[in-house]
Amino acid sequence: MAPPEADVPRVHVAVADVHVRFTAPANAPRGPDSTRRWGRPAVVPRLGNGPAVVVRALAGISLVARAGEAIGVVGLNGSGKSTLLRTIAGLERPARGTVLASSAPVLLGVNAAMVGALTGRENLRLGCLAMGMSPAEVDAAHDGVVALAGIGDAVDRPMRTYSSGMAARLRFAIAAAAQPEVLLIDEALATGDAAFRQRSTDRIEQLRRGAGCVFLVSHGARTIEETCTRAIWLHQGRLVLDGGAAEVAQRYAGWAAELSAGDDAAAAATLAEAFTEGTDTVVALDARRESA
Ligand SMILES: Nc1ncnc2c1ncn2[C@@H]1O[C@H](COP(=O)(O)OP(=O)(O)OP(=O)(O)O)[C@@H](O)[C@H]1O
Repeated sequence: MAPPEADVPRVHVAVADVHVRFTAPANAPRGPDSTRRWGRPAVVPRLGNGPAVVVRALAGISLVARAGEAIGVVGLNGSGKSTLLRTIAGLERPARGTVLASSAPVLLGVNAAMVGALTGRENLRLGCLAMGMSPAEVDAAHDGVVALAGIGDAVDRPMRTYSSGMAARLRFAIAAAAQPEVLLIDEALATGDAAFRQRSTDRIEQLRRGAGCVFLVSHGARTIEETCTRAIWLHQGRLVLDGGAAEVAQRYAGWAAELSAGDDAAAAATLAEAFTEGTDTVVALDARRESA
């Protein structure tokens, strides 16, 4: 029997049959051969006006994310993970389908405006203010952000002097400071050392327990298992599997291992089996009731 409605955690994100397409230049060869390929010299592609292909980055994704969930997103390069996060953040416009969010999602690294010439500390203030925190809230959060980033004296150096890992750590700490209802993290934790990974895992857990909802793109099955309550597996813009973090991460890792071992038949069977289990999510939106 379904639990009474009051017991069901609040919906923070609803994604209903979302399709996102990009237009990219077709890979037309340059030089004498290209005139043959496109028939006449006049149609040789120039300055980006040549033939184009449509990339279906997301092809009918549906899911609901509720308060208290940390959702890992796994998939091969180019499977649509970043596009899904950018679409939830409102940065990509779906060709079809709908995305609803309970409040403005914070996509790590985008919402926090970082300026290379300013110090980490100055960027901390700027980033927090850009996410809508008041100056008093920024003051109150300051020490916690510096401690979470854990970049030592570098916090007073210009950000353009940071390594990519140091910048990623500061961005994560700033984004988490706003205690967003919906936090979207795209691989930022991959660059951290073990101590930072532990601190960031704890921070995500804290946000989740405070009724937030976190999406985490990661290629590390272990990171997903340790950090998330649930995971989704994307392949060529489609949702393969949506379930418990450990199960989805392990099945994805098993499939990836079959692929890298060149066992195409086993990989195809694993993918087909996962698809048949995980493609029946239907999200019916009723925005008036804030539920799906
Ligand atoms: N701005 C764009 N213009 C054209 N194609 C794009 C654009 N952004 C993404 N794509 C294409 O959309 C598909 C999905 O890309 P996306 O970045 O979402 O994949 P991903 O799973 O995040 O990959 P990765 O693990 O490498 O970060 C890819 O085929 C990519 O080439």
